[in-house]
Amino acid sequence: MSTITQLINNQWQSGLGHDFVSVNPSTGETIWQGKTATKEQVNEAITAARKAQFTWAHTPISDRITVLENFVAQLKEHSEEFANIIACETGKPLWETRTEVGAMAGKVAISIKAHNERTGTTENPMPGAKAFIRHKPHGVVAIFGPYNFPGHLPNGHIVPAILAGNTVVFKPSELTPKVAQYTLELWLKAGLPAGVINLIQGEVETGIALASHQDIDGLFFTGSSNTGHLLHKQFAGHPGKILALEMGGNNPLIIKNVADVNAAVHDIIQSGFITSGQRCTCARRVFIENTANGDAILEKLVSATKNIIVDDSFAQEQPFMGSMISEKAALGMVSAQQQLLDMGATSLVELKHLKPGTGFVSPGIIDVTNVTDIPDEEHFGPLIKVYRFTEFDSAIDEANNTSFGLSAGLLSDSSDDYQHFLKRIRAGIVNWNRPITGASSAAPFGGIGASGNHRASAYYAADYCSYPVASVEADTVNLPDTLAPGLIIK
Ligand SMILES: NC(=O)c1ccc[n+]([C@@H]2O[C@H](COP(=O)([O-])OP(=O)(O)OC[C@H]3O[C@@H](n4cnc5c(N)ncnc54)[C@H](O)[C@@H]3O)[C@@H](O)[C@H]2O)c1
Ligand SMILES: O=CCC[C@H](NC(=O)CCC(=O)O)C(=O)O
Repeated sequence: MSTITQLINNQWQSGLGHDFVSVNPSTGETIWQGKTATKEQVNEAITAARKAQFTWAHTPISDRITVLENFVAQLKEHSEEFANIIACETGKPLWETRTEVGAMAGKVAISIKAHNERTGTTENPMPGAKAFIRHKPHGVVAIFGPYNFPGHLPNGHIVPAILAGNTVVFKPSELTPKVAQYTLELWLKAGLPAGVINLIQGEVETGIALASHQDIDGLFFTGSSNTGHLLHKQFAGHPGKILALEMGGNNPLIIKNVADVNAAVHDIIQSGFITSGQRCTCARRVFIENTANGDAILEKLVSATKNIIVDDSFAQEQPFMGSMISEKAALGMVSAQQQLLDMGATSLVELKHLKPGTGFVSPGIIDVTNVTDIPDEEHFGPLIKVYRFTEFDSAIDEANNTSFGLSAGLLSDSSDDYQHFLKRIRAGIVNWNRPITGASSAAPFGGIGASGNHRASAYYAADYCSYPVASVEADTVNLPDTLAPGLIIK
C-alpha cells in the first residue's frame, strides 16, 4: 500500500502529519493508509496552485478542454477499476458505483455547455464604442468533498472550476482518500499541467488549514450542514471570497391519491433508501394521506422494505443497498431510531445493524405521526419517518417546517394538487411523480435555508466558478459631440 498520497505541483509526496487509514466498510479491511497533510503542505499546495493560475487561465480554452476530454477518456478506459475502488471504499453496490463513474464522465460535456451559455463572452454595439461582458476565474479555489459520492460530487466542482481557469486545492473526505488519489492519477494521465489540481489529504485539521488560508480566493463545499455553517462563519468578514455551499436536507415527500400503489412504493423506496439513505436528496419525511389508498401504499411500502436486498458491493445478485460508510454511521442510525422510539414513535420496520465491524444496516420505517418536537435533523441513512395526514395544506406546512430546503416531492395523480404544492413548497428541487433523488447534472442543483447559500451547483456551477467583467471599449479616446452642462473644453 503506497503512502505517497498528496499531490502538490504534480509531484506525489507523503503527508508529514499523523497516520490515517481508510477502511472497506463492508469487510472492516484497511484498504488505504497514509499520513495527513500538515499546515506547511497545505501552504505548499496553495502556492503551487497560485503559481500555475495565470498561465492556466490564459491557456486557450480549447487546450483546457483537451485536458478535460482526455480525463473523460481515462475515466472510460478505467471505468471498471474505478467503480471497484469506489465500491470498496464506500460499500455502495457495484451497479451504483458504475453510474457514479458514468456521471463523472458526463460532467465534462455538460460543464462546457454551461460555461459557454452562462459565462461566455457577449458583445453589443453602442454609439462610438462596444459593450462587452466577459468572465474571469476567481483564482485559487479550495474544493471540499463528501464521502457519499467521493468521485462525482468533488468532480462537479473541479471540472467547472478548472474549465473556467481557476486552479484547485482539493481536500476530499477523510473517509474516501483512495478514490481521491485514483481520481488524481487519472488527471495526471490526462495531461494535467503542474499545479492546476493539487490534492491535500487529511482530517478536520487539514480542512481547517485549507479553509482558513488567507491566499484562497474561494471555497466550493459539498458536505454536511454543520461543517458548511462553520465555514460560513469562518468566511464572515471576507466578502471578496466566493463560498459555494451544498449541504444536507430534511427532505419531505408527500403521497396523495396514487392509483398505482406499486409505482408509489417504488418512488418512495428510490427516494428514501437508495445509497443506503446516504444521499443529500433522500426523503427523510414521508407524508401519507389517511385514506384507504394511503393505507394500501403504506402496507405495500412496509412489505417491500422488508424484501430489500442488502449485501456486499460485489455480490453476484446485486443488492439494492450496500453497506453504509462505516460502522459508526450505522450505529448512529440505530441510535437515531431509538431516540425517536423513546419520544413515542412506532416502528413499522426496524432498522437493524446487520453485522458487527461493518456498516451494513437494513432499511427502517418509523411512524412519527403522534410525536411532537422531532428534532429538525438530517438522519443520513436508510430510515424513513412516516407522518399520516388528513389535510393537504397541513402536510405542506409540516413539510416546510424545517430549516433545510434541498429536495421535496409530491406523488399524486392530480395536476391540481401539484400546482397547489409547487406554489407553496420551499426547496431547490421539487419533483412530481418522480423520486426526489437522482437529480440531473444538466439542471441547477442546490437548496435554500440550511441546505445551501443560493449558489446552486451542477449546471449552475459555472456561475460560481467565475465573475463577470463588464467593459465599454473604444479604439480611440474621442470627445463626445455633446458635453455635460457646465463643462467647457476648448
Ligand atoms: N447538497 C449536496 O450537494 C450534498 C451532496 C452530498 C452530500 N451532502 C451532505 O454531506 C453530508 C455527508 O458528507 P460528509 O459527512 O462527508 O460531510 P462533512 O461535512 O463531514 O465533510 C465534508 C468535507 O469537509 C471537511 N471538514 C469537516 N469538518 C471541517 C472543518 N471544521 N473545517 C474544514 N473542513 C472540514 C471534511 O474533511 C470533508 O472533506 C450529508 O450531510 C449530506 O447531506 C450534500
Ligand atoms: O448526495 C447528494 C447528491 C445526490 C444526487 N445529486 C446529484 O448528483 C446532482 C447532480 C450533479 O451534481 O451533477 C441525487 O440527486 O441523487
